Amino acid sequence: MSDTLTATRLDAADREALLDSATPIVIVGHVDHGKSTLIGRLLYDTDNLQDGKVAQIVESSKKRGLAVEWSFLLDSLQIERDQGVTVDSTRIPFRMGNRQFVIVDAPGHRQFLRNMITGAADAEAAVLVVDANEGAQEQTRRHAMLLRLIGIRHIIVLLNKADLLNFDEQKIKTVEASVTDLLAQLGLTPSLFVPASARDGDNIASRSERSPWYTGPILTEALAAVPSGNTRAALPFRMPVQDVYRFEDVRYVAGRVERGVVRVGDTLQIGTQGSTARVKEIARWHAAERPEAEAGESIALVLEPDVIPARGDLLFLPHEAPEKAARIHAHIFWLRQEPLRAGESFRLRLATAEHQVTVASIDSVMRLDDLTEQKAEEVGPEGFAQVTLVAGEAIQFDPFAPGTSDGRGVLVDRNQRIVGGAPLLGPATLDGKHAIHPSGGELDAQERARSKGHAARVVWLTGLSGAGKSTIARLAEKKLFARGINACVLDGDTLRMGLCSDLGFTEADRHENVRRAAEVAKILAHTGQVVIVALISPLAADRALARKIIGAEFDEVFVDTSLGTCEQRDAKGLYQAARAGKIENFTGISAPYEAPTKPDLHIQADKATPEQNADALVNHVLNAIH
Ligand SMILES: Nc1ncnc2c1ncn2[C@@H]1O[C@H](COP(=O)(O)OS(=O)(=O)O)[C@@H](OP(=O)(O)O)[C@H]1O
Ligand SMILES: Nc1ncnc2c1ncn2[C@@H]1O[C@H](COP(=O)(O)OP(=O)(O)O)[C@@H](O)[C@H]1O
Repeated sequence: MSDTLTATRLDAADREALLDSATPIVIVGHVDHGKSTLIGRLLYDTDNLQDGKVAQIVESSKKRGLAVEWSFLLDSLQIERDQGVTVDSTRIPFRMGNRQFVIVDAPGHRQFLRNMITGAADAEAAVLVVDANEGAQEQTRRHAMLLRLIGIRHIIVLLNKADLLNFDEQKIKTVEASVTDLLAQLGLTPSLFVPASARDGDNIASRSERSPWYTGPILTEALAAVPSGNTRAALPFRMPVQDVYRFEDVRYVAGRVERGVVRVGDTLQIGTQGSTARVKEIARWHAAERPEAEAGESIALVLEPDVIPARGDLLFLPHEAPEKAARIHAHIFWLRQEPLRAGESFRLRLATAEHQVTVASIDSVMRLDDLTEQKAEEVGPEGFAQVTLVAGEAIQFDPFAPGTSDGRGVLVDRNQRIVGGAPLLGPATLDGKHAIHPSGGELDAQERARSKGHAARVVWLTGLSGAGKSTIARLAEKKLFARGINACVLDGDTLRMGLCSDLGFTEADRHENVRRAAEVAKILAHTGQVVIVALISPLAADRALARKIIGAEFDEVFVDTSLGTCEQRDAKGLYQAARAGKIENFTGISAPYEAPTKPDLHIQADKATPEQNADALVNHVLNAIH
């Protein structure tokens, strides 16, 4: 088995580590200009297929004087990958000397474009393959646009099939000049032009005798010269939270350091929550302990105090905060067959975060034939445009910068399909002509508070089934109403009759249940109401998500009744059924309940009457809203 294929059989963690240290290279080019041939040739010539059966086929066809169809080689690698041998079908690792590279590739044109805006987003360098005989073609332009869009800094232009021009210096220089012009229109400057024949191996891994006039680096030399330097480590620290989990009573905040360096003892700010915490420990898997971690490393932080960030929260040093904006100017590459129009809403995936965004306006669209920016009502498939995105909440981000993962967003539709790439360029200013203001009308919170005589609030009651959440919520609602306060209750049982009737009690369903309740509570709070949410919401991370969605108006209220008491009450007979194994995942019996460690209000509900408990809640609300 060849090195390449063996490399694909590494276990996931080793493979990740290998890919982490590898320099990603993207190879692009118009169809038939020789991309697959080049990849096959490159793998062979750099001895990355030495023991493989594929290599044997190559050898024997060469011995017999038969031409090797290098692109078949790629197809045979593809077959291996389709059989599910690899974790990721789009990355072909290869080694040159002691340096690791990885070619970012995909089987079809469309997948390729997708990978360009997702998998390849971190590519350091690109090889743009141009048929020297045909010159730049339509896809050459499109791919060059993509290179600009994802900010690849090193572009090596391989003038392939130069043998068809007999490696004639004059003719090759003419093509070179026209490709230079094209790239210049896009603000791209290629680092190098290599006259080559991928099929015959000229100037790929060995210097061609057919182009004595060419003294520049051949392709492998040029690749070896691509800086692998981790320049991201010098930038301000950013770690998007991937996951938060508990292990032996310690909470770990896991993620990949995208930029900068973090050290034990640093004080970090947690996303838009605004809270800060100190780094107590930096944990790693299969790696020696070190008191600091830098860009590219996947780590888990233990924070002090034990705050609970949500997935998607950005961690940073308070004096190096990222941009924060709800209106964002973005470049977009559109993938969906159906054109994009202003007013459409999507989820913007940004590192580990997801935000609901609406395309407020299409500001300009790039015309591919002359590369000029034009006004247009829509963006067609594979089109490029500048747009203004509007989010329901402020998004924290670093504007797009070449060579980093900054600001690289992907738009996904309701079915989680990627419909476009959207590098975020920076906050967009309001100029009055935009169609959509999803931030919820122009009445601000203060105006509403003035007219209602009180501010809005969301009090989020969490506790076991039967703890008394609904009882306390309903009583408090009445009491608040009697005081002229606009209050309403969002109760788990009620929500599950309608809005959440498609959800059960798995962790994922409860997470979704909490998310929906939080989104509804947020809308109601924006109308100025006091919203009392009564939901078991058993997991701390889900409640942290609710806090994140709702923001500063959120209070966590722990309705604390012992499991024994709840089970004794068993008003709905559910505990008995759960004990009898008739209900799965029942909170407190067969599913966890993580009690809040620092609730904003702690009601020891089984130590007082329902009336007294409701009064405690009412007093808390009154303090918060006046
Ligand atoms: N498996 C299981 N676990 C917990 N609860 C269950 C389950 N199956 C049904 N029920 C009934 O559903 C009510 C809880 O719904 P919630 O929406 O509050 O739950 S959660 O926040 O999504 O965990 C809960 O109502 P309350 O007793 O008012 O809390 C139960 O009556
Ligand atoms: N001190 C108390 N506080 C709240 N509820 C109580 C109390 N003592 C008894 N109960 C009863 O316990 C049951 C709690 O049910 P419920 O409010 O539906 O809880 P949850 O919504 O948390 O599942 C109700 O029948 C309620 O009358």
